[in-house]
Amino acid sequence: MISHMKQPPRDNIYQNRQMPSPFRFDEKVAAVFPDMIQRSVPGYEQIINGIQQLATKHVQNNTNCYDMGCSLGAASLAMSQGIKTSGCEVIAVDNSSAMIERCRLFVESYHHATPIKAILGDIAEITINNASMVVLNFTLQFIPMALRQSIIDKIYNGLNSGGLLVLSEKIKSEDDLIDQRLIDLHHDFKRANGYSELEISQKRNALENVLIPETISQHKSRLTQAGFKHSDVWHQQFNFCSILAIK
Ligand SMILES: Nc1ncnc2c1ncn2[C@@H]1O[C@H](C[S@+](CC[C@H]([NH3+])C(=O)[O-])CC(=O)[O-])[C@@H](O)[C@H]1O
Ligand SMILES: O=C(O)C(=O)Cc1ccccc1
Repeated sequence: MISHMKQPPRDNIYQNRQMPSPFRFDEKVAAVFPDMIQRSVPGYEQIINGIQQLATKHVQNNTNCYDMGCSLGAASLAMSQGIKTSGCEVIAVDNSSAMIERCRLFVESYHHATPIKAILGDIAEITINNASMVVLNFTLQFIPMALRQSIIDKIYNGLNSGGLLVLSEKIKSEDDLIDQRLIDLHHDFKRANGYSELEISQKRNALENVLIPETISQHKSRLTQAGFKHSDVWHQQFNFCSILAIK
């Protein structure tokens, strides 16, 4: 669906040498986001397709679905298009006004049956209730470490029994040598998608201390701590993975 967009504007944010500054989800990033995420995150499209499939199979009548850190709403749209039951609502939350404004336009430009409500807000503050599906698609990695457990706890408490959490993250390997190899493979992926060495290194610096990856076992421990009895990886490519947890 993202790939159906006619000529999404190209991400050339880091093409020219610039003063180092931390990565932010501002208007410049929002304007090129479909191209940026597609060319930067291995497996992004497969994960979005998996979210749609899971919504088709598991979203129950008259329940809520949440897309936390929705950016332009690709996962919201995938859930809405996947849902075959009635009386549901998809709640899409992001704390970047540039993203949320574009999210409203983006989702309304595609056919979808289940309504999507786009909210400007912090995922640490929103209420989750009567949920049959919650998606954190590459968002937890941007949340301060000290807040991560309480967000997962809140999701667990807001899910109905049998409800799903899809948690996608850039990850760190337990093994330093393997970690280095996964990072190399990711950089090869970016190079193959047209990013230059300068773009790769400037973005890497901008993401330092902004995107903080954890290991799969750290994520699984946090899920267990929240109460999830079931969780495992359902998708991984290089250092990008997606975990499915079931209440
Ligand atoms: N505290 C916060 N509260 C709300 N939103 C936040 C917060 N912190 C960061 N964000 C938002 O989380 C999103 C992360 S991008 C998600 C992609 C999307 N899920 C996708 O399926 O296309 C991932 C990436 O770019 O790697 C951004 O839009 C931030 O503004
Ligand atoms: O581009 C990268 O190196 C990433 O790790 C993924 C990413 C994608 C979009 C915004 C921020 C990080």
